[in-house]
Amino acid sequence: MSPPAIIAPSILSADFAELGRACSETMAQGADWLHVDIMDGHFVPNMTFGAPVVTKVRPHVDRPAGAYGRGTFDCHMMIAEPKRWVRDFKKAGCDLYCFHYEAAVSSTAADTPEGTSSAQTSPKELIRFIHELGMQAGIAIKPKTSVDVLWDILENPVAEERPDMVLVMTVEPGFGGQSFMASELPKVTALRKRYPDMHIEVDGGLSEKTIDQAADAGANVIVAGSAVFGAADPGEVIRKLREAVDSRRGKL
Ligand SMILES: O=C(CO)[C@H](O)[C@H](O)COP(=O)(O)O
Repeated sequence: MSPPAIIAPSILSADFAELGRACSETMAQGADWLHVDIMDGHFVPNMTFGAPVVTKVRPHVDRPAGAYGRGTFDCHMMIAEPKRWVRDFKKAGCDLYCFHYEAAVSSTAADTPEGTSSAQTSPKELIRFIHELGMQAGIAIKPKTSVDVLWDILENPVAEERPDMVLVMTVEPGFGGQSFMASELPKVTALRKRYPDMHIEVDGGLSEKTIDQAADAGANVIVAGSAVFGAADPGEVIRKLREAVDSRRGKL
């Protein structure tokens, strides 16, 4: 059976001037995790914030110990140098460090005269490093990236080098409020077929209108920014998203 629904409101759509309060309110409204979008203006054409802000926001969320517990800080690292920031985000209170496959394998860093820089790392090495620091590891793919790049990483016999979650982007990363790309769902279906127990996250354009398609494909971790933070009753939206996913459990 697929894992239960995890609803992770994206704080990208929250009022940044009131971020701590927005996080604690969202948790009180029924969120499971908080999805924290970190953008560097290089990997994506937008910037948000870094580890110092996460450090300040973290105490506003009551978090019981244990992986994937309520209040997990699910940090979606839309950054060009994912290896560089692992330690800082661990210190800041990140629980799940989800990096982009495309950033990890980017060859630009290796093209420098000095050779390999700290920016370059293999996904397997990066996952191991994240695990060594005591965080869960996620790997994300953009819409233009084939799901086929993940099989080798997921089938690694070395457990420490396997991700705990795959994030399938259902918009081009960079901005909230974009339209859901149903064209990405076959990736979710293929992942769920091979990995019935794995956390599969979808991010971008998720709402009451699009959740059924994502749930049918097998996604269980649902990121929603504008649909939750823009709602008159965010708790009701969270409840409906959860119900859509949990009603498919055992039927996929
Ligand atoms: O990663 C993201 C953008 O890159 C956001 O998490 C995502 O777009 C959520 O916003 P919305 O639910 O409004 O689409």
